[in-house]
Amino acid sequence: MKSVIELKKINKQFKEKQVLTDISLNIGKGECVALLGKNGAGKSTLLNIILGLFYPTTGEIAVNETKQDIGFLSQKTQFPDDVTVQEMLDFVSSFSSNPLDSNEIDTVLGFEKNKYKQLVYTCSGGEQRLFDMCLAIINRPKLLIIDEPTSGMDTSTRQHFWQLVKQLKEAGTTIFFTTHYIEEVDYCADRVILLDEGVIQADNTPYHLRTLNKKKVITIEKEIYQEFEESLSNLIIKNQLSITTKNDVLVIIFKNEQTNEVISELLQTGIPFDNIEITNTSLLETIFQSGIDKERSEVDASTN
Ligand SMILES: Nc1ncnc2c1ncn2[C@@H]1O[C@H](COP(=O)(O)OP(=O)(O)OP(=O)(O)O)[C@@H](O)[C@H]1O
Repeated sequence: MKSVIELKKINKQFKEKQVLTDISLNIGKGECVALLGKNGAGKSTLLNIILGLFYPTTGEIAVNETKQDIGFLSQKTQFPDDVTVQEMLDFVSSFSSNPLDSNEIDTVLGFEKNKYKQLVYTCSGGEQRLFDMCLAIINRPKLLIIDEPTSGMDTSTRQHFWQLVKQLKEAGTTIFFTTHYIEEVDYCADRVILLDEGVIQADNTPYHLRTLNKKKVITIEKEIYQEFEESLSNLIIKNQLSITTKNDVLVIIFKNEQTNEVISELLQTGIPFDNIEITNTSLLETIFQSGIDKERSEVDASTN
């Protein structure tokens, strides 16, 4: 497969801070690759380096598409406050030799006719995000780089958005994206790259990543736990299980290999199984959880 992006031993420092360390990766033509990592892992920095917006401190980059064939949706959507939707579309289209036509734009945006006369900044956050995506693909890019594309979109806009990405993928577009939503990886990524503190920790299919670091999570209401505290404490200490409390529930986490032993001992405590929940977790879920927590704290901050 011909490589569209080739990175060799990319390092990036901001002053003394090492943000990316020895990043080497290839993205092939037509691949759809998700880049995941906790806040501050270096995802946007890596995208900016690929786009030529930041220089790496050391390392080699090759992007085998011309600038005209690259589309980019940045993490933050920002528009001037005196431009209408139509004016912005006309302006951005004027840089392309074969821009999307008005029917194609209608399909991407799903806006009513009146919306085109509206000032862009007065559109809702989700509409602006979708509009920003429309501008990113107006030149029919062969390589599309999108950074947390669906933040601020409601569920139906998000579904519409990924349907659009799926169509672009089917048409052969190479796509590299970051996200904090696990279902978005499942929806269209062929490959997932996990970045942790600027280092690639895994680069594999979503299915394979779900098998890494598999754990079981038992959630028990505190009241029930208190009733069976003695036998549950013995079980936890004996098997060296990790335990945390969250609101009104107690969460016990253990390795997948311990499942049979822990469950059979749990049965012996006499705890009613209809009062507890047992779920699976993996490295992929752990990474996503940090993203979800970030989004929650942003929502909390904006509503306080
Ligand atoms: N221009 C800059 N100058 C100095 N430090 C920077 C700059 N850009 C990014 N950083 C730092 O680099 C680190 C990685 O930031 P980056 O934005 O790449 O992370 P991220 O993985 O995209 O995070 P998030 O998921 O929160 O968007 C952070 O510690 C950030 O503060």
